[in-house]
Amino acid sequence: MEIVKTSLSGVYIINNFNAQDSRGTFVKMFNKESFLQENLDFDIRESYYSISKKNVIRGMHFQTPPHDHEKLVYVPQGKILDLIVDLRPNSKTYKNYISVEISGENKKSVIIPKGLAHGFRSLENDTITVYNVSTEYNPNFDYGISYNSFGFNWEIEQPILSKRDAQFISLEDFCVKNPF
Ligand SMILES: Cc1cn([C@H]2C[C@H](O)[C@@H](COP(=O)(O)OP(=O)(O)O[C@H]3O[C@H](C)C(=O)[C@H](O)[C@H]3O)O2)c(=O)[nH]c1=O
Repeated sequence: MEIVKTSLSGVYIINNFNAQDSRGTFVKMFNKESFLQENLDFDIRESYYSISKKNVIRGMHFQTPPHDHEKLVYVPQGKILDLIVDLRPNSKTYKNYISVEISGENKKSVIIPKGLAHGFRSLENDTITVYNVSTEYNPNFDYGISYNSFGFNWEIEQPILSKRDAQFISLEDFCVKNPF
């Protein structure tokens, strides 16, 4: 497992151990000791997954304090363009974002600390995205910002969005009363 820093503090891309043989493929997605060696003290409180058609955009989601959480995200099947936006006012990269392709083929995952919004565009049908999170779901603290409000070009005219995701406020409007 190789844990690689990104330009957003606390966000890492993980090149996961994987092995192929005559039966198929084995991939390890989490190892506590490897994470601790990078000062990543990540404990899973919930895990869930979504299955997306091609050109779905989910996001940009986060939970606010005191129910904010870290996320470990990966894609056992299919491919996503994953986006992470820094919502931390005290961060040097406040309001910046990064994108990374995560797929069943590249077997990468991404670890996202508290205070960042997460979303993705699915690039293939039947894309499975797995989320492991460090606090439990609390609908009263589950928020989002609009996917097209932080300067990224998703290169798609009409993505498939949930009604909720389509109605999120902009990054700028969110930052007026930023709870992080
Ligand atoms: C997370 C969660 C959701 N729900 C309900 C709420 C909705 O009625 C339904 C689907 O939830 P949502 O539309 O938030 O799912 P996604 O849009 O796929 O959100 C996911 O994808 C984006 C990119 C993320 O980063 C979120 O963390 C992750 O939850 O399940 C629950 O009942 N329990 C839960 O723990």
